[in-house]
Amino acid sequence: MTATDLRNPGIALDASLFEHARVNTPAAQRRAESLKARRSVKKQWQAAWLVKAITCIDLTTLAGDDTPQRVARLCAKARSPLRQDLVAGLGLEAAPPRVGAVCVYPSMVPAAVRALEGSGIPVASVAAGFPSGLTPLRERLAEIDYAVQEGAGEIDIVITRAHVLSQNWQALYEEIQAMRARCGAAHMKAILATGDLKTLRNVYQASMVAMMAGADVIKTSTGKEEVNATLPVGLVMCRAIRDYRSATGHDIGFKPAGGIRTAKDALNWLALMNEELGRAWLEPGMFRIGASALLGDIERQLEHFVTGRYSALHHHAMA
Ligand SMILES: O=C[C@H](O)COP(=O)(O)O
Repeated sequence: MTATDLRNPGIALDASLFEHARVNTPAAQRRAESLKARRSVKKQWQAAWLVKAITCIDLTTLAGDDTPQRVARLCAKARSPLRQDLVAGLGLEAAPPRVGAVCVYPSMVPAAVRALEGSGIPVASVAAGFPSGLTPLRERLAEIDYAVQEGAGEIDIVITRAHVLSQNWQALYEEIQAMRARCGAAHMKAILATGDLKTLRNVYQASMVAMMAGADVIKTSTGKEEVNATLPVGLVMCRAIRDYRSATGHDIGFKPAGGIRTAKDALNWLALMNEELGRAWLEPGMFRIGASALLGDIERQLEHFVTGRYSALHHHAMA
């Protein structure tokens, strides 16, 4: 996201906008399957879509053994996500692609800010008790303060899943609103951890509450749940974004994350965005893919497009 992007001011909690919502789960699954079954774009069109996908990646490292050195290497990759020969082969020297953001744990924000200085690439920090959200609210808010003070331009918060499972929308709304206030000028992405929410109806309702509370982006998963980003969940969240837009006039971003590893996955997500929300959601201001390993496969496919040869994945190391 850039400083010029519109922010979501949120609205008062209005349960009438979501409490009667029904989700037809088999229909959502069929729609998601139809995206996967479709013949994907080929040749130069596929290469163009994959370059677009690169610009929407939140290049992520969220591992227990992260170090400032690993984060610095990842940031170098974020600045130059494609090898120079591939950039030249694709004719992109005038405007080489860069990723949407680098996403790290709060204690890695200073290293990422240093490594990305002058690049214009924002640092995104997970916060608020990532991944479970089960530390006391005071500590979760303090974590947001820390990440913002250290220079994170985007904050990926996690919600209390129990508020959704007990349908306590007031508590969920107040928690997210408090987090949004602590983000200040930083964009806030609300991670719903959809794999923990049991039903697509819960996913829809939690999406609506998060947007009402001021989330600039709704995000599927932490990458640590048993089930992470799936297309049926993405479809339901896109429909919620559409409904919120028609109720309020505000456009909210979307970020699938967790388990997105192949170029084909990225193409499916881009197709979903294009068909459900339109061209504006094919830009990094409105759409991100949270992924630690996706870029390697995209680079490999683009290498095949440029040279006619596939290389092993380990030739495209991330950090
Ligand atoms: O927010 C991003 C996710 O944690 C990345 O998950 P991944 O490692 O499965 O790509």
